[in-house]
Amino acid sequence: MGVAVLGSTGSIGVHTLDVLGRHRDRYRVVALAANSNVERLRQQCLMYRPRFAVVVDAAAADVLAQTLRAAGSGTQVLQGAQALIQIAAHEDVGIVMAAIVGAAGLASSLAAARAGKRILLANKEALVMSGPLFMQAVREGGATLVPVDSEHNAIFQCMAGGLPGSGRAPQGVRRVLLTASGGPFLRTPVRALRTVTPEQACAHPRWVMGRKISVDSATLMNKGLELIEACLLFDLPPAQIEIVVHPQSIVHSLVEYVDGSVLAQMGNPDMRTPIAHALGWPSRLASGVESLDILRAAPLDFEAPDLERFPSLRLARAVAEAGGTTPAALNAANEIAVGAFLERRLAFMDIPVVVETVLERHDEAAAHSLDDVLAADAWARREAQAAVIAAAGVSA
Ligand SMILES: NC(=O)C1=CN([C@@H]2O[C@H](COP(=O)(O)OP(=O)(O)OC[C@H]3O[C@@H](n4cnc5c(N)ncnc54)[C@H](OP(=O)(O)O)[C@@H]3O)[C@@H](O)[C@H]2O)C=CC1
Ligand SMILES: CC(=O)[C@@H](O)[C@H](O)COP(=O)(O)O
Ligand SMILES: [Mn+2]
Repeated sequence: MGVAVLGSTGSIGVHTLDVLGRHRDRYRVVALAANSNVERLRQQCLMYRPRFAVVVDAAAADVLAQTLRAAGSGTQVLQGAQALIQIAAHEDVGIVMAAIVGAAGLASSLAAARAGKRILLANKEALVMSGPLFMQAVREGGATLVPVDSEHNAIFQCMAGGLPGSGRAPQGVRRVLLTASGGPFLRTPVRALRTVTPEQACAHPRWVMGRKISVDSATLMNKGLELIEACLLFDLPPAQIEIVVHPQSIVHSLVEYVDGSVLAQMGNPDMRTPIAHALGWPSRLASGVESLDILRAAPLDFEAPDLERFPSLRLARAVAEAGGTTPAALNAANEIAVGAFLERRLAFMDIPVVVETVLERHDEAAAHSLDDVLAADAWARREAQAAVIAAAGVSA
């Protein structure tokens, strides 16, 4: 089966190639795609010999094409965001790993859905912003949507085969318990959060991930996005999903049924497990992940999240209830605020302040089409930029 890895140079992309490299008899890497990391893409092309490599950045694409030619590689280099869409729908591609970070992954993820591919979805922002429209594209395109996000993959495993978007939701679910590690600042005194740096925020205690999702984990906005993601994937109202802090990240989520049974999926915190599961489902594939040493992992702790410390959770739950274009506004405002924090233009504590400011100004509206979503996204980005400048002025 032919695989396209969109976002191959990122954390999920690298883990995906590690799993694919263990199963060269079953999977052929047809395409790799990234934004601008030429050196890593060059190495990946030489190792996996894809037919195509897509680079969004024009200058980077030229450099990659030259270096690959010089190395005698037969990989064809394509350039631009449109090429991502082309590859996601290409006839040689059966499986698309959607692992571009943020709204930049929306168009290609949707293209894969419309073309009826098997989509391994890591790019939660694309689903959050386009919501029911994305799920409609999956249904109408006849795509198979398998969650890669560790919690959603866990829930999927505990729901015994009710594929997202298939209309075959499992019967008898009472609630879902979505686990959160609590991130690097779970026990940091609140007054010390004012001065935390991007390096501290990106030092996740359990997972090594890209910078954007690492900051989201630190604010717990990651869990807020995941709440919305779970509602969409499993067709559940927000009230049926509870967030539980579990600092060890061994239990990746739980599903409780009406008879009182609670099923959990557990394992070492290593993304190769959900990636291998999503790739092979319904078969199981070896992933290279070590056996869980349950005695060393114990004790496993669970606690309620502190909504004062992590206001993002309260914001995201309200947005999940509102629906329409509000999740697109939330996601866009958060992307701008996190970017500003990573560039040291915004204090950590002001990330949710910027998001809340934008949400307060947002007029809730139905999302009838992708244009409605993209308009809300563009509007929220402008508002968030203004709110970042205002917040920086206040703290200066
Ligand atoms: N990392 C993890 O463990 C998990 C991640 N996820 C989700 O998976 C997605 C990827 O996360 P992660 O791998 O950590 O992120 P990284 O930042 O590590 O990687 C992002 C990837 O996206 C590419 N990219 C960035 N911008 C663009 C663009 N405009 N056009 C095309 N490609 C682009 C990057 O290319 P380049 O390197 O050239 O910049 C890179 O390949 C996110 O949505 C995240 O929320 C979900 C669960 C766990
Ligand atoms: C690995 C993964 O799926 C991440 O989304 C992870 O959940 C981050 O951890 P927390 O957001 O729980 O801190
Ligand atoms: Mn997750």
